[in-house]
Amino acid sequence: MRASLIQIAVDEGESVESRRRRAAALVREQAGADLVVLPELWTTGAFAFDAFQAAAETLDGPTYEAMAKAASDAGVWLHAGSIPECAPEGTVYNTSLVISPAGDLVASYRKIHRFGFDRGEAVLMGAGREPVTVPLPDTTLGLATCYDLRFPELFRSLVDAGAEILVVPAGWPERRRAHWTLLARARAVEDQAFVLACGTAGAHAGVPQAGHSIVVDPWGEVLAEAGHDEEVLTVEFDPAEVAATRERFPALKDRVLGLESPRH
Ligand SMILES: NC(=O)CCC(=O)C(=O)O
Repeated sequence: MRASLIQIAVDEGESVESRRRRAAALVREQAGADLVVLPELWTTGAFAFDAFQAAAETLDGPTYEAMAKAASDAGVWLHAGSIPECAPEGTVYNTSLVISPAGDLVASYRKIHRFGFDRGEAVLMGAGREPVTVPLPDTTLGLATCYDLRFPELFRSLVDAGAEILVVPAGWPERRRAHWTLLARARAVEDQAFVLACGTAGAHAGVPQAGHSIVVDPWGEVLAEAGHDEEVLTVEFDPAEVAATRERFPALKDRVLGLESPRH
């Protein structure tokens, strides 16, 4: 499988429309890849809280339209990152879209763990409730978004549902870059799965972004890592390595579920 992670720059000086056009062009340039991934909230920026409401769109809105056309022109599976989704009842969610090479929306995932504690996304957006996996022709994707990376139980539920490639679009800040790399590797090792984690470059709302999109194999080895600036990170790997790793080192089979409560 050939995957391209588009670490697009999200800077305040550029309009949403301009970035959408650039993202579509970058997706088209990935013709020949099997899977293309964009980051979290790349239309507005993950920390541009003031922009979420105005930029919120429906699942069939302008970002889906532009990305569906780009995916079908390039003939790729596209994880189009996430958008501020305006749901029919008016709640805004941080929602990821997966689009087939025919341009169909095959899955959407509303971010479950909202970042910000008592501000930002945590108060402005609704929380998703449903983990989502996406079957591709030869493997299965498990979807998570940015702050979700800190919650291993979500990833275990994706693995239990058959996920072999954990795709994590993000808008991760530079000041916690060490956590990003560590957590991406931890999720890959403990779940014996590929992790494709695609962040943004640039700076918005006073928050410099980490970049450093990363692809980790089921043994925890880093297959590729981007730098700090806008970049397309391309990597080739064999999804069959997941089954081979789980067979060779069957730690997942040793899980003990339903533990009793700790004794005091
Ligand atoms: N957009 C996010 O979810 C940011 C997460 C983050 O900064 C962190 O977990 O640290």
